[in-house]
Amino acid sequence: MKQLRIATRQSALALWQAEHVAARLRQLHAGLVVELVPMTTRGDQILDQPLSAIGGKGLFLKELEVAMQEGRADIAVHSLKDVPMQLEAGFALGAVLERADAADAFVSNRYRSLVELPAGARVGTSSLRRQAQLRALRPDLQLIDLRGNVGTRLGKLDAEQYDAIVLACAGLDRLGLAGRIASRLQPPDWIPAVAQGAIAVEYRSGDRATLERLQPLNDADSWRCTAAERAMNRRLHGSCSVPIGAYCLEIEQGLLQLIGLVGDARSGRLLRAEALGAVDAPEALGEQVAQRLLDQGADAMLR
Ligand SMILES: NCc1[nH]cc(CCC(=O)O)c1CC(=O)O
Repeated sequence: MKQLRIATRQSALALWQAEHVAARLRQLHAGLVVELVPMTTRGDQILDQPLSAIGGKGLFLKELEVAMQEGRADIAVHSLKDVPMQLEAGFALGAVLERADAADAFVSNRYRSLVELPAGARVGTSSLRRQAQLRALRPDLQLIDLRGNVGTRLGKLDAEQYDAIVLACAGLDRLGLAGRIASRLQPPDWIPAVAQGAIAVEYRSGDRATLERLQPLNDADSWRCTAAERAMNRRLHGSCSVPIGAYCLEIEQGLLQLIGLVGDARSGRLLRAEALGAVDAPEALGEQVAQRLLDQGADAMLR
């Protein structure tokens, strides 16, 4: 019996994403038995601290990689946003699925957009990137930490601990919660996290049979755009827990545009840079935009 086991976290969003990949694989490969292997990671256990304080890198991956290493799973499905810029030795990305909306969501039960919020309103987010951009646009707001999975965060908003919260549109869309989105915070005015909205599949790098099964899931455009964003972040030594954003788009046939952002969550100072590059060299484009940010003093801002 041909079998493929998918290591996944147990949050509703992670399970949705793993089920989505499982369904695509079953459809592509008749006779392949695809099963989920749900597990808990350190990132799921430590909920009382912002990710930036626990030191970010790979918090949501480790246990899944151990399962692959020990042969309890063949692949792992992740939000690419949570995947470190440098994977652990022995692992690689086999596919990046077609990207969903990369935008952030402004979610509130009372206000329709950021500009409508009254002075001093309480906004929940633990992301330093979101905090920096909120500060830049609305220095008067009270920014309050907010962690936990999507359901937990919405629950805290509904309990009136916050006037509004910011999270990723992709997660809400996937969970059938798009109705909760009051407005979408979009590029170029608002820059999402590197690779936000993209689902990635990780596998053991030597496992050619598995890679062959994954390849039809790959979306070339999403792969290239997220590669450019990740190359920028790698050059800046970033992860998903630092105040860095990026958004890459194929603006015309063969031409990528990458916008990069580095911010300071406390002061709301933002650095922005952008460049155009060929679709066949996304990493070079990422490095070029990183260099432009470094030339403006990004290094000092990130220390
Ligand atoms: N760090 C948590 C995380 N990782 C991926 C998503 C959303 C889905 C995606 O970006 O693909 C979220 C939740 C959020 O930021 O609101």
